[in-house]
Amino acid sequence: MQKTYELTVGKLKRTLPIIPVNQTTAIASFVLLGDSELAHYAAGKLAARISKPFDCIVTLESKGIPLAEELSRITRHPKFIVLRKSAKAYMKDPIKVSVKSITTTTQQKLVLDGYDADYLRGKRVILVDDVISTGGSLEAAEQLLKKAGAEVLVKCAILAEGDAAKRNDILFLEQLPLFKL
Ligand SMILES: Nc1ncnc2[nH]cnc12
Repeated sequence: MQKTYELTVGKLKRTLPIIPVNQTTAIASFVLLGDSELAHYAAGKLAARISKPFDCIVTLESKGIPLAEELSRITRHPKFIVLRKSAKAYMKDPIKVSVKSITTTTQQKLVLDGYDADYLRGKRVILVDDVISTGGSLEAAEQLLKKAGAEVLVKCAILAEGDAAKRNDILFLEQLPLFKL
Protein backbone atom coordinates (compact mmCIF):
# COMPACT_ATOMS: atom_id res chain seq x y z
CA MET A 1 0.00 0.00 0.00
CA GLN A 2 1.17 3.55 -0.82
CA LYS A 3 2.29 5.34 2.35
CA THR A 4 0.87 8.84 2.70
CA TYR A 5 1.22 12.01 4.78
CA GLU A 6 -1.75 14.15 5.79
CA LEU A 7 -0.92 17.81 5.14
CA THR A 8 -2.98 20.60 6.68
CA VAL A 9 -2.60 24.18 5.45
CA GLY A 10 -5.10 26.28 7.43
CA LYS A 11 -8.58 25.06 6.45
CA LEU A 12 -7.31 22.81 3.62
CA LYS A 13 -6.16 19.19 3.88
CA ARG A 14 -4.26 17.16 1.30
CA THR A 15 -3.07 13.52 1.27
CA LEU A 16 0.49 13.39 -0.06
CA PRO A 17 2.16 10.16 -1.29
CA ILE A 18 5.50 9.38 0.38
CA ILE A 19 8.09 8.89 -2.38
CA PRO A 20 11.79 7.90 -2.06
CA VAL A 21 14.16 10.45 -3.63
CA ASN A 22 17.40 8.54 -2.91
CA GLN A 23 18.70 5.51 -0.94
CA THR A 24 18.08 7.07 2.46
CA THR A 25 15.33 9.67 2.17
CA ALA A 26 11.69 9.92 1.10
CA ILE A 27 9.56 13.03 0.70
CA ALA A 28 5.85 13.67 1.04
CA SER A 29 5.31 14.71 -2.55
CA PHE A 30 3.63 18.12 -2.74
CA VAL A 31 2.53 19.03 -6.26
CA LEU A 32 0.97 22.48 -6.39
CA LEU A 33 0.49 22.42 -10.16
CA GLY A 34 -3.21 21.86 -10.85
CA ASP A 35 -4.33 22.69 -7.29
CA SER A 36 -5.73 26.17 -7.82
CA GLU A 37 -7.70 26.05 -4.56
CA LEU A 38 -4.56 25.58 -2.49
CA ALA A 39 -2.52 28.06 -4.58
CA HIS A 40 -5.16 30.76 -4.06
CA TYR A 41 -5.67 30.03 -0.36
CA ALA A 42 -1.93 29.87 0.44
CA ALA A 43 -1.21 33.05 -1.52
CA GLY A 44 -3.84 34.87 0.55
CA LYS A 45 -2.24 33.62 3.78
CA LEU A 46 1.26 34.62 2.66
CA ALA A 47 0.08 38.02 1.39
CA ALA A 48 -1.44 38.74 4.81
CA ARG A 49 2.00 38.17 6.38
CA ILE A 50 3.99 40.34 3.98
CA SER A 51 3.95 43.78 5.54
CA LYS A 52 6.79 45.52 3.69
CA PRO A 53 6.08 47.42 0.47
CA PHE A 54 7.71 45.72 -2.52
CA ASP A 55 8.06 46.19 -6.28
CA CYS A 56 8.04 42.73 -7.83
CA ILE A 57 7.34 39.04 -7.16
CA VAL A 58 9.88 36.49 -8.42
CA THR A 59 9.39 32.71 -8.53
CA LEU A 60 11.13 29.59 -9.86
CA GLU A 61 9.94 27.36 -12.68
CA SER A 62 7.82 25.37 -12.35
CA LYS A 63 5.84 24.64 -9.20
CA GLY A 64 6.19 28.18 -7.85
CA ILE A 65 4.35 29.68 -10.83
CA PRO A 66 0.71 29.18 -9.74
CA LEU A 67 1.53 30.56 -6.29
CA ALA A 68 3.30 33.64 -7.74
CA GLU A 69 0.36 34.22 -10.08
CA GLU A 70 -2.14 34.19 -7.20
CA LEU A 71 0.14 36.33 -5.01
CA SER A 72 0.50 38.79 -7.85
CA ARG A 73 -3.30 39.13 -8.21
CA ILE A 74 -3.99 39.32 -4.48
CA THR A 75 -1.28 41.93 -3.83
CA ARG A 76 -2.11 43.86 -7.04
CA HIS A 77 1.38 43.52 -8.47
CA PRO A 78 0.34 42.56 -11.99
CA LYS A 79 3.78 41.56 -13.26
CA PHE A 80 5.89 38.74 -11.81
CA ILE A 81 9.12 37.17 -13.01
CA VAL A 82 9.89 33.47 -13.44
CA LEU A 83 13.44 32.13 -13.10
CA ARG A 84 13.63 29.38 -15.71
CA LYS A 85 15.27 25.92 -15.78
CA SER A 86 16.84 26.54 -19.19
CA ALA A 87 17.81 29.42 -21.47
CA LYS A 88 15.42 30.15 -24.35
CA ALA A 89 16.15 31.53 -27.80
CA TYR A 90 14.02 34.60 -27.07
CA MET A 91 16.02 35.63 -24.01
CA LYS A 92 18.57 38.46 -24.03
CA ASP A 93 21.98 37.53 -22.52
CA PRO A 94 20.55 35.00 -20.02
CA ILE A 95 22.31 34.81 -16.63
CA LYS A 96 22.80 31.22 -15.41
CA VAL A 97 23.69 29.59 -12.12
CA SER A 98 23.84 25.89 -11.26
CA VAL A 99 21.50 24.35 -8.71
CA LYS A 100 21.00 21.01 -6.97
CA SER A 101 17.62 20.14 -5.48
CA ILE A 102 16.37 17.25 -3.33
CA THR A 103 14.13 15.90 -6.11
CA THR A 104 16.67 15.88 -8.95
CA THR A 105 19.72 13.66 -9.20
CA THR A 106 21.60 15.70 -11.78
CA GLN A 107 22.91 19.25 -11.55
CA GLN A 108 20.33 21.67 -12.93
CA LYS A 109 20.40 25.28 -14.01
CA LEU A 110 18.47 28.36 -13.02
CA VAL A 111 18.29 31.10 -15.62
CA LEU A 112 17.31 34.77 -15.53
CA ASP A 113 16.44 36.42 -18.83
CA GLY A 114 18.55 39.55 -19.37
CA TYR A 115 15.37 41.55 -20.10
CA ASP A 116 14.05 40.55 -16.68
CA ALA A 117 17.44 41.32 -15.10
CA ASP A 118 17.22 44.87 -16.54
CA TYR A 119 13.69 45.23 -15.14
CA LEU A 120 14.75 43.98 -11.69
CA ARG A 121 17.71 46.35 -11.18
CA GLY A 122 17.11 48.33 -7.95
CA LYS A 123 13.73 46.64 -7.33
CA ARG A 124 12.54 45.27 -3.95
CA VAL A 125 11.62 41.65 -4.51
CA ILE A 126 9.43 39.00 -2.85
CA LEU A 127 10.94 35.60 -3.71
CA VAL A 128 8.33 32.83 -3.58
CA ASP A 129 8.35 29.05 -4.09
CA ASP A 130 6.06 26.14 -3.27
CA VAL A 131 8.45 24.24 -0.95
CA ILE A 132 11.80 25.24 0.56
CA SER A 133 13.80 22.12 1.34
CA THR A 134 17.60 22.03 1.12
CA GLY A 135 17.52 25.69 0.15
CA GLY A 136 19.61 25.02 -2.96
CA SER A 137 17.11 26.46 -5.42
CA LEU A 138 16.43 29.45 -3.20
CA GLU A 139 20.14 30.18 -2.88
CA ALA A 140 20.57 29.98 -6.67
CA ALA A 141 17.63 32.37 -7.09
CA GLU A 142 19.21 34.80 -4.62
CA GLN A 143 22.50 34.66 -6.55
CA LEU A 144 20.69 35.56 -9.78
CA LEU A 145 18.81 38.41 -8.13
CA LYS A 146 22.02 39.74 -6.62
CA LYS A 147 23.67 39.69 -10.04
CA ALA A 148 20.67 41.62 -11.39
CA GLY A 149 21.01 44.24 -8.63
CA ALA A 150 17.65 43.46 -6.98
CA GLU A 151 17.04 43.49 -3.23
CA VAL A 152 15.33 40.38 -1.78
CA LEU A 153 12.99 41.65 0.94
CA VAL A 154 11.16 38.43 1.80
CA LYS A 155 11.74 34.75 0.94
CA CYS A 156 8.57 32.73 1.29
CA ALA A 157 6.96 29.37 0.56
CA ILE A 158 3.88 27.38 1.46
CA LEU A 159 6.00 24.64 3.08
CA ALA A 160 9.39 24.39 4.78
CA GLU A 161 10.68 20.82 4.54
CA GLY A 162 13.06 19.08 6.95
CA ASP A 163 15.66 21.43 8.45
CA ALA A 164 14.31 24.36 6.45
CA ALA A 165 11.58 24.65 9.11
CA LYS A 166 14.33 25.76 11.58
CA ARG A 167 15.33 28.71 9.41
CA ASN A 168 14.33 32.15 10.59
CA ASP A 169 15.05 33.94 7.31
CA ILE A 170 12.06 32.44 5.48
CA LEU A 171 8.33 32.98 5.79
CA PHE A 172 6.31 29.76 5.47
CA LEU A 173 2.86 28.47 6.38
CA GLU A 174 3.52 24.85 7.39
CA GLN A 175 6.32 22.36 8.03
CA LEU A 176 6.77 19.20 5.99
CA PRO A 177 8.76 16.28 7.44
CA LEU A 178 11.39 14.26 5.57
CA PHE A 179 11.25 10.47 5.97
CA LYS A 180 14.26 8.21 6.64
CA LEU A 181 14.32 4.91 4.75
N1 LIG B 1 8.11 17.40 -0.65
C1 LIG B 1 8.29 17.87 -1.88
N2 LIG B 1 7.35 17.67 -2.81
C2 LIG B 1 7.54 18.13 -4.05
N3 LIG B 1 8.61 18.81 -4.45
C3 LIG B 1 9.57 19.03 -3.56
N4 LIG B 1 10.74 19.65 -3.66
C4 LIG B 1 11.34 19.60 -2.47
N5 LIG B 1 10.57 18.94 -1.58
C5 LIG B 1 9.46 18.57 -2.23
